[in-house]
Amino acid sequence: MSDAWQVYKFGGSSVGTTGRMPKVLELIAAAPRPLAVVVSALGDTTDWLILCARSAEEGNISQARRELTQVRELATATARTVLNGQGQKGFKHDLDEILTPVERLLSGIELTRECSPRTLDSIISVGERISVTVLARALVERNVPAIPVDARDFVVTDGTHGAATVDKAATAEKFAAVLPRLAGQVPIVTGFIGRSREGHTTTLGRNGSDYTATLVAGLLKASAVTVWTDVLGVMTADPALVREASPVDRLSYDEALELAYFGTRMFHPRTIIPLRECGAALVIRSTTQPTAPGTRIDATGNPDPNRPTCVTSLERLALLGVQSRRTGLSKPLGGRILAALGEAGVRVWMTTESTLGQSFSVVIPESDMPKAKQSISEVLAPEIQTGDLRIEPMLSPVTLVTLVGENMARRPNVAGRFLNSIGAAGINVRAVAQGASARSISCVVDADHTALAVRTVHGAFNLSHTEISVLLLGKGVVGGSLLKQIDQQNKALGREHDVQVRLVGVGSSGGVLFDEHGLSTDKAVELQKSAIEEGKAVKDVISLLGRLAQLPNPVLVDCSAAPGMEKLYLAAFNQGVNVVSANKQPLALPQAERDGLLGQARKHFRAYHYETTVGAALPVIETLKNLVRTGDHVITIEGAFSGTLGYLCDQLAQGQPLSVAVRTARDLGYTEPHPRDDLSGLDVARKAVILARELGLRLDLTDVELKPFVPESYLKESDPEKFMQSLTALDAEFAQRVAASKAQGKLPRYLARITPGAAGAKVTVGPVDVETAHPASSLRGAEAFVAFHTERYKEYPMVVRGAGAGGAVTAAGVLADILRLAQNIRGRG
Ligand SMILES: NC(=O)C1=CN([C@@H]2O[C@H](COP(=O)(O)OP(=O)(O)OC[C@H]3O[C@@H](n4cnc5c(N)ncnc54)[C@H](OP(=O)(O)O)[C@@H]3O)[C@@H](O)[C@H]2O)C=CC1
Ligand SMILES: N[C@@H](CC=O)C(=O)O
Repeated sequence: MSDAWQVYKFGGSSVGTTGRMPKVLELIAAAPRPLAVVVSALGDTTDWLILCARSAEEGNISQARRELTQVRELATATARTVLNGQGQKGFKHDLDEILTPVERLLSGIELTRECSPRTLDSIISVGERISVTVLARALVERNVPAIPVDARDFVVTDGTHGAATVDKAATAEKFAAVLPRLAGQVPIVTGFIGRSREGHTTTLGRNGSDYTATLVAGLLKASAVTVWTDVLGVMTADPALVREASPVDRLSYDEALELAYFGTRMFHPRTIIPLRECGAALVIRSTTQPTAPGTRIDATGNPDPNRPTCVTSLERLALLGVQSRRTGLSKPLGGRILAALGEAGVRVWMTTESTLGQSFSVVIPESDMPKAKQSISEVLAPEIQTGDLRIEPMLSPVTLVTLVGENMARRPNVAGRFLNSIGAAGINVRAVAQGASARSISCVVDADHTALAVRTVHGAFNLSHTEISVLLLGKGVVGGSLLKQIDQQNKALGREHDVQVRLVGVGSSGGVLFDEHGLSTDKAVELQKSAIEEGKAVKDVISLLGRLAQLPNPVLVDCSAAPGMEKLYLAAFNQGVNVVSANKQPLALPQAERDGLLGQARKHFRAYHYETTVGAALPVIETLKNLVRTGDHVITIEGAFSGTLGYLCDQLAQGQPLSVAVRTARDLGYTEPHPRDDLSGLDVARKAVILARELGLRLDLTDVELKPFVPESYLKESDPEKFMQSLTALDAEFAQRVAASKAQGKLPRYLARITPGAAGAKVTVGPVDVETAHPASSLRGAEAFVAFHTERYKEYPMVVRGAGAGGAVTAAGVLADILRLAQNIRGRG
């Protein structure tokens, strides 16, 4: 066992709740030795002491006494839980000794109606003295050799009351005199307080007890300071914003400093700096879960070079910018602005300057906006009057979002990914800064986007899974299979790809059940049904888009065959929502409308993925896009694009009556909701138009030369059931047709052909009897095939072939489209 000192520090939350004190005693008793303990005041004692001083100052002495009674009562209640009768008596005596002078001070304040900073320090210092007294007594009762130590006996400070600065040399000298009486004991030291050279009690300001702990660690050459608190450690993000935030196991001193600057309230920079100097580690652990490892801050930090540590957010800020209208300013802007703000006492959280110094922005607390504007206007008055400089309208409230990581400078594209992920979430970045340390990168976003920005960055850097928030429309053959696949795959997606698909809404023609907290994929369908029955489903899907847009990586997934969905998609793109769709109709709209839709997606940087609209999950569209992008020249695209019609041809060839085959195809989930859309050839025509347009051809559905699979007269029936029944009248005719084809050594197929030409595209869709040598003759079941004849694939066309319809395959294609969103955000699969 090492003989290096350990320092434990217990904050107000650890010692303030009466039930927690026994845990503190246990931790101290079990701690390695030699050990020094630094404690804060019990619970809210310091706040109550400040209040009672203020009440006395206002002349309300009875209120002041009531507040002081709260202090006494908490101390007495705490003593009751950890001291025996004798101990409680002794403690009452100590407490009287500590609080009687306070009562006198309060009377004095009431008389003079003035509480000087020096008097206030004397009053609030009693909080730590009380906690040290009760803790030391309780430890001695448990045979732990503890000794109360008043830090005023060795912590020497200047006379800045409320935020005193420690004189390290004088402190070390005094401590040397105190040290011998600590031998073999566990010193229980008051945090937060010291004494000025003139002998007055002082306090060390925010996080003062942590500072005392690091000071004591330095004086004792301790190997570590453990701060016991009520959280599990430094979290990867504020858990109130990111549910999946988790404790960071290791941080370097420099990362911790960066976090302290950028918003963590867990430690102050001046706590870290002395530790970095003396090499002691800072460990943050939870008194409620003492076996959890917490966060260790030391010189090494996280040995994994690929892992940033945390995303922080500082809220209630304002962005103030000054713009020069002239080139070559005689006096640089930045220095003057910062000096003016410094003089006005305005804290500056971030600055950015344009490359040539023509504009300068600062991020300041929102509450300081008037002060900041006034001071800057004064210092820049001459140039503002001549019109050379202009103060831009201030932007508030804004939030400073910062990603911190020790190894950022050594990794490429951290800034790119940081900004890209925020941009991909549709968030406007107002300003960006990356410091010379390259240990952090910050950006300013509108306050409304705080949670979304923090969650997005958190996910994009693998600090948690990237969440994709899905609103699914359609829970039929494809939508239903999709829900099952999400349910089955989500665990593996999280484990192996750091991605989670979160279902936040399910809809059908009856309306949408929406819950931003997430719906369970196996219960969603039932819940949505009940919501419709109870009149709770939302009919107007557009009204939900704003809520969806606030969630991480929002995507509207259209697994319906409903017409008019383009309006919804446009609204989605406008509001920052991505679209994944198996619905062909919006892509087969008249050319200008279809182009408008894609243009809107591009304009808003939203994704619109629709791979499953041709050939279900077969990689048809992406393959064609790649041919086009790489400059190949397409001569013809030919194929059997319909799984249903492929299936019917195959079944007819095997002797099945048409009407039976159609019903089976529908039961197998191959057909459109109304099989008429397949048998009319419309579905194939839509697919042909979708592909032709990917080639850059301009055409509409009306340009397609279409011969339906069944006679026109059968296609008027709008009821799917009646339509299928009507087909029995065609059974004999189709059986004859097939027999005739076979007699010629051919097989019936339903094919499409797209041929670009100088005079425009020729697109034909219709039944064809194919020779056995034709690639379509070997198709079985719901197989589809698409052959690309191109300049590069002239001799042997590129062929994509496989199941072209069905719930499971199509849903898999839709899920793959959804997951592409995550790949784009994370820059990996
Ligand atoms: N099946 C397949 O093999 C393939 C299908 N597709 C396409 O996928 C889409 C879905 O097909 P599929 O699952 O077979 O069809 P289904 O008929 O099985 O399901 C359609 C679903 O959409 C819902 N719906 C209808 N209107 C709306 C609306 N206005 N808003 C929200 N939901 C609505 C229906 O609800 P309700 O029951 O209330 O009407 C139903 O849940 C179609 O566009 C199809 O072209 C693409 C490739 C392959
Ligand atoms: N009904 C369609 C489904 C896929 O797009 C087909 O049969 O091909």
